[in-house]
This record gives sequence, structure tokens and C-alpha cells, in this order.
Amino acid sequence: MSFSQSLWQANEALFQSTLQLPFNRELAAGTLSRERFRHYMIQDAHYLVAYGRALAVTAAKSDNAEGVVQFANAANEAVVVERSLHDGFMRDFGITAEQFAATPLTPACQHYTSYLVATAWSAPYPVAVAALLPCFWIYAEVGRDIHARSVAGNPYQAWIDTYASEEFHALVRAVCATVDRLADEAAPATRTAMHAAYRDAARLEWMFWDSAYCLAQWPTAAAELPKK
Ligand SMILES: Cc1ncc(C[n+]2csc(CCO)c2C)c(N)n1
Repeated sequence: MSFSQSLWQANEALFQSTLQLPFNRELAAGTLSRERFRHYMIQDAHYLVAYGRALAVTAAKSDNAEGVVQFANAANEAVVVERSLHDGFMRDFGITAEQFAATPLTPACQHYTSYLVATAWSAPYPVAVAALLPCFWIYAEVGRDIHARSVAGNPYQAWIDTYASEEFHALVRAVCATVDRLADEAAPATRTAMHAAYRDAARLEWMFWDSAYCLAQWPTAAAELPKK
């Protein structure tokens, strides 16, 4: 079994639970509230920029030119996707630039983005890449599942279609190939750290969808309102 397959297998139960999250079930059924989708989109726009930063730092750490190109291109792509969210889905779903700017990162989004950026800066290259993998891989597989289950006339169909591109799945295979090569060359302790980084990020993917469904805020939100 390849190393990337061992990562997948170790986190299979968590993946099955991710597929069953109410956010993903309702997205596929077309019954997700607009409010929850809007919440998700705003947080995802925040996420994409941070993810782009983590990719760029990881690109700089690569042990070969191929990795620089692979992760720098992905960093570029993350910011391109973030911009297209603003010009496309955010406009369609009635989120203004002011609303976006006034909405801070939720605890789950802040946790995930801080984790990725900190890991990219502080961990060895193979561990940084392992932390980035769930974003590509779990998202692609969740997308495949939602795409297959989506109902006719789904109001989120345009969004769901963004998951389906073959280009996206090719990207996942390329990152898995990099992870497999790095794991082959790594010491056992590094491989253990790669497993831990993948698991942490996979949990945070789960939490990201759950947080959007719960319309999560900081628990201090009420305490931060000015006193009348
Ligand atoms: C929480 C969250 N996780 C994963 C993705 C998917 N994603 C974000 S950037 C990128 C690669 C392009 O560089 C991919 C696949 C997302 N949008 N939001």
C-alpha cells in the first residue's frame, strides 16, 4: 500500500462521517439554507487566502524545482479561486464587499488557517505537504460524492459543478505522488509526523463544514457588543 493510501485508510471513518455531515447532505439535496451557504462562502474566502500563503511557504521549502512549481501554482490557484468567489457566488448570494470585510474568521476557520500557516513555517517540508493534503483530497472526494447525489434543479448546482473537474482530481493525484515520494525518503519519525499532520488537517476539514452548518460565532460575540 502506498503511504498516501495508508493516510486515507487511517482516516476512513472520519471521512465517512464527513460525508454524512448535515452541511454536505443538505448541499447535495439542495435543502441547505442560504444563510448557511453564505456563512460557508465567507469563511472559505478567508480560508483560501491563508491556504495560498501556506502553499507558498511550502513551495519555498521544496527539495526540488518540481515542488516549487507544484505548490506555487497551487498557491496562485487558491487566490484565483478566492477572487472568483467574490465576483461570482458572493454576488449571486447577496454578500457585499462590506459584509465580507466586516465578518471575522470563525474559531474553526482561524484554527485551521493558523494551523496550516504555522505548520508550513515550522515543520519539515514532508510534514508541511502532509498537512496540506486533506484540503485537496478530502474536498475532492466529498465533492465527488455530493456531485453524484445532487438532485435535479439543485440551487447549488453551479457550486457543486466546481468540484467535478478532472483537472482537480489530477491535482490530487499529483500531491499524493509527492507525499509518497517524500514518505519513501523520510525517517520513521517524519512519517509519523506526516500521519499526525494529515489527521489534524482532516479533522479541521470536518470542523470547517460543521462550523458553517452551526453558523458558528466566537462564544464571546455577545460580550463584545458595546454596552448601551
Ligand atoms: C475548507 C476548504 N477546504 C478545501 C478547499 C478546497 N481547495 C481550496 S484551495 C484548493 C487547491 C487550489 O489551490 C482546494 C482544492 C476549500 N475550498 N475549502
